[in-house]
Amino acid sequence: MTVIRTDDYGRVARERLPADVWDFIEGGSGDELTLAANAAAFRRARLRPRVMVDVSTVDTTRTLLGSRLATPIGIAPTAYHQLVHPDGEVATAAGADRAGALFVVAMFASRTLKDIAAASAAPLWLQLYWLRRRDAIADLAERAADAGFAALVLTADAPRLGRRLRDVRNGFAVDGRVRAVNLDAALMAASHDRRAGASALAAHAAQTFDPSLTWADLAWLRERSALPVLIKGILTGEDAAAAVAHGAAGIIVSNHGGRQLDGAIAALDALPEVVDAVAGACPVLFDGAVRGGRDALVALALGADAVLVGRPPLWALAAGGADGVADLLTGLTDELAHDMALAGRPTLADVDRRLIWGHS
Ligand SMILES: Cc1cc2nc3c(=O)[nH]c(=O)nc-3n(C[C@H](O)[C@H](O)[C@H](O)COP(=O)(O)O)c2cc1C
Ligand SMILES: O=C(O)C(=O)c1ccccc1
Repeated sequence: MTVIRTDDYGRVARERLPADVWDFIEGGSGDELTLAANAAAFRRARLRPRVMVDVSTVDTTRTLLGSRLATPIGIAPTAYHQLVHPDGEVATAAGADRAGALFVVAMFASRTLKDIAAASAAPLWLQLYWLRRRDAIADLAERAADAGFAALVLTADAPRLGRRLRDVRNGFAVDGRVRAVNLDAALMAASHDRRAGASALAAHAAQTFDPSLTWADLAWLRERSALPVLIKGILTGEDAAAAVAHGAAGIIVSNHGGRQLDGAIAALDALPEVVDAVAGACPVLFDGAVRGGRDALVALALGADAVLVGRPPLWALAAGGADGVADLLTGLTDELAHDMALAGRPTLADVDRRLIWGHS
């Protein structure tokens, strides 16, 4: 199979991975309505290209929270990269580094923050879930700062895990050899216990995630870490305004790749109202069904400062390790630059709502 676009990595990965791991990655919650809506929203978007613009050079560089990136396309946090490649997040980081891309490392990463940081000179951020064990969060935030991570991302859309029926049917549990090594063993005990007709991840999350998280807790985290804190999982203007009011350093518009509330609106449909509510007060990032340069262009035009891809880096990691991840990200960035040229938008500053038909 010749890999020429993002979905090709998915086909290779599907052939290589155990069926239950593939289902864990691909699956959404419930009837997968939101998973489908994320992709459908991009398929509906139509562009208004401008002509007679000098596009002999196209610039995709972007500065985010003070860090300069070669591309506005980064990697969303996803747990347990060793499920798909023995080098796990270290290879992902090396791939992101080669592409000059942001990598948001998951709290449930399977390699240590130190080893991941050693593999990349590009910016790394650390994603956190709100755990009942508050000391584990504070400890991890401190180790992230020590390892040179540039920001924290608090995932706000997971007071409990969505009901992912594929995982329930498969009785899915993460292989015991793949561990969330940045969390202590007591916290992770029982997280690998396989039970027919149940998702071990959902059972573990029910025990360890703290569903009482509110805006007041953001202050607690901000007091304990000097790192900027972004909030991931925002889908409304109301919550975007609240995030800004409570000192969030950024917002990630996301429905968790259709894995949390099934029936939630497509992430792309939520983007304009969030951008309007934020009104430039902080960066707005986006994730959900970005699969090509055109998708990135559409989200950037609707006001995202950067976009993240979740499943594609896992496919690319499974298919080709660090090289696969680097090729995925440079390929997506090349597609973005190509479409910027054809749309008559040579810089990201030229990419605005007027590019999207019906939004101008
Ligand atoms: C296998 C998998 C694991 C994920 N793990 C996490 C996680 O640990 N923390 C988190 O905030 N989001 C997690 N997500 C959600 C992603 O960060 C992101 O929101 C989503 O995948 C973006 O959609 P996309 O896959 O369509 O690009 C995960 C998603 C997948 C597919
Ligand atoms: O967040 C997720 O989507 C996810 O699958 C997960 C589940 C448990 C722990 C970490 C991530």
